[in-house]
Parts: sequence; structure tokens; C-alpha cells
Amino acid sequence: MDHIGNSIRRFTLRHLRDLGMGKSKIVSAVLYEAKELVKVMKKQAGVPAPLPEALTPAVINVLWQMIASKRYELDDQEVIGFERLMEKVRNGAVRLSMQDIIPWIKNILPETIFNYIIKKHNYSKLSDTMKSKFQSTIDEHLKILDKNNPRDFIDDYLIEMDKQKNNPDSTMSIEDLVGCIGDLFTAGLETTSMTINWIVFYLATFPHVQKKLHEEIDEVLPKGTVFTLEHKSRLPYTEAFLSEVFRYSSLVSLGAIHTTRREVNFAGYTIPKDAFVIPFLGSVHYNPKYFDSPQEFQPERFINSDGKFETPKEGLLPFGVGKRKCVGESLARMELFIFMTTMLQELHFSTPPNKSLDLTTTDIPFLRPPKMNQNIVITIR
Ligand code: HEM
Repeated sequence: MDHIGNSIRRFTLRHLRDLGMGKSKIVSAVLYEAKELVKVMKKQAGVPAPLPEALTPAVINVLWQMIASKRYELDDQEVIGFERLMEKVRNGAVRLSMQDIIPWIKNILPETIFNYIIKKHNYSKLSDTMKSKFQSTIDEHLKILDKNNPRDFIDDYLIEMDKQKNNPDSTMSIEDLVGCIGDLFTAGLETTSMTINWIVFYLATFPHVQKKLHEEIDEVLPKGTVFTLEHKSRLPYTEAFLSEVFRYSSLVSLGAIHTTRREVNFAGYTIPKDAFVIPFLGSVHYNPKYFDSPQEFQPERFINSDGKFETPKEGLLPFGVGKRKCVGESLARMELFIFMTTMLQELHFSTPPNKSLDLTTTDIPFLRPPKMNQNIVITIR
């Protein structure tokens, strides 16, 4: 996340707040993508199969609408090719992170051998593909920019960059914009699609939980009813389920790398200036101090004695904490809620007969992704 520095972070947050937090344009975009995805899922009804590849384009479309006012068809081969490339990079992430975790390794290995070990070509190809796509999209935006009528993140950035052109402290530039879009993509795409994957795996593994969700959704939001944000407060079990998905999966298990600006004394330890500090968010989620029987999947832990959803004051940190907290939190929460309710309105998920899902994770640094290519059975309700 090299580009989301302090001032750009403020700009990005403001933008995501304006476009992402429940504003009608983005809610409609999310609803549209969720419905399109359900259509694709229906086509594999009754057949044990992994979740469709269309999941990635559906999530990309939400980001891409917000950033560039564009969408792709869910079977678009360019986007599916992009996802496959990301998968290769993800599979090589352990090796790639060597350079961050043990930077001196570069001093003892010749560059060509080091690049071969970390499979740098996959990473470079992904990075070049993304940069050239973002650059051409920015060029298109520049041609038709209407300063009085900004449509999306790129328009807003270009207008602000123009306002700041005589400010010597401004860090805004086209290159920085390309980097910012890259950061939003890398931070926002896989986190969201992997969480949807976890949602489906937990629904299939815990049928009693899915039954309760179906009952609540059938009552408050029956099939054919269009979701609005007002429905949310009437769906406490659904909210509780999503919180339990965040806790149980602990997808972003380690937060971003932070640095101490000065020596800090914390919990009896002295952390020197300029040390790397990585918050281990996942460990908090499994700490019995905050959650009873943490190894059990129990959405009920987030329901209070009045039957209402209640977020704990401490212990649940899926989006991190403090100044570098996730800038996409509101968008992600809204998007996941809509995808989940739209799927549950129309579909039932189960494991193939006599099979169970492996709920352990693929080991890559920082993330706890599900083992994605496992079969599930979708039934139309
Ligand atoms: C389920 C979905 C998501 C989860 C669990 C998640 C979680 C996180 C976490 C834990 C951090 C690090 C915070 C820290 O170290 O304190 C982070 C950072 C970040 N996230 Fe997310 N995120 C999600 C979705 C998104 C989305 C949809 C976007 C963009 C639209 C996004 C953009 C970012 C950015 C730009 C940062 C870096 C912020 C900075 O460095 O200041 N995230 N996220």
C-alpha cells in the first residue's frame, strides 16, 4: 500500500464515503452484480462443482464501477485471465514476501537466481497488465472529463489534482493515481471474493445456521423483494452471521506492516524506533478472553438478550484498528451483506453427499484464504 499515504488516504476515504457508504449508485451496482452472480450460480444447480469463476468479475465490477464507472460481463475472458494470473501470484506469495521479511537475502543471492526463486515474472506480468489497463482508463477519462460532473474516483482524483497543481506539497500525479487504483484493487478484490467463498463454505458446513438465516431472510426480505439498507436492522441473525464469518475466517490474519516512529513501551516490552510492527489480528479473534469457545462457529455470540445484533466493544478487528484501518470497510460490509442476502433469497448451499469441506486455510503470508477449488452443491429454492 505504498500509495495510500496520509493525504491520499484522506482523499480516498472521503471518496469511498461519498460513493461507497450506502449511496444509491453503489448499492444498485452491488445489487445488480449479486443478481447476475446468482443467475450464473443457478446454472450449476444440482452438480457438485467449485464456486463459479464469475465471482471475481462480479466483485471487480463493484470496484470498477466506483473507480471508473465501468463493468464487465461475468464471463469476460480478460477478467477471468486476470484472476488466473492473480492466483499464480498468490500461490507464489510466500516466496515473494521473502524480500520483505528477510531483505538481506538479496545480498547473498545473484539477482537472476533470486528472481527465479520468487517467480518474479508472474508478479511483473500482473503488475504490467494492471498498470496498462489503469493508464488507458485514465487516458479515456482525461479526454471527456467534465469538472462540474465527476462520475467516479478517477474523475474526482483528476479534478483534485488540477486544484492542487500549484501546491508544492501535493503528491498527486497520474503515476500516483495508477498506484492508488492498484492499491484499491489489490486490497479490495481478493479480500471480498475470498470472504464470499468463506460465507458459502460455512453455510454448507453448518446447515442449522443456514436454516436460521433462510427463516430470517424469508420473513424480512422474501424472494423478489429488493434489498434496501433499511432492511439491515431487521436482519440481526444475518448481521451476526457475517460478524462470525469475519471472526472465524480471520481472513486478514496479520494487518499491514506498521513502523514505530520512536521507542515505545508496550505491555512490558520495549519496541525500538523504526521497528516493523505487524498486528496479529487473527490471534485476538481466537482469544477466550474475548470469545467463549472460540473454536466453535456460533453467530449467536453476537446476539444480545433482547434478540438484537450487538458488536463487541473489544476483540473483533477484521478491518484492523487505528490510523491505518481498512479504508474499504464500509464498502466491504455493505457489499458482503448484499451478496449474502441475495444468494440466500434464492439458493441453498450444501456439501456433496457424504463429503465435508476442508475448512483449513491455504498458507500464504498475511491472508487465510479458503481452499477454494472444493466442490459444493447449489440448490435453487
Ligand atoms: C472483507 C473485506 C476486507 C477486509 C477483511 C479488509 C481488511 C483490511 C485490513 C485488516 C487492513 C490493514 C489494517 C491495519 O493494518 O491496521 C486493510 C487495509 C486496507 N484495505 Fe481492506 N479489507 C477488506 C476490503 C477492502 C476493500 C473492498 C477495499 C477497497 C475498496 C480495501 C482497501 C484497503 C486499503 C487501501 C488498505 C490500506 C490502508 C492504509 O494503508 O492506510 N479493503 N484492510
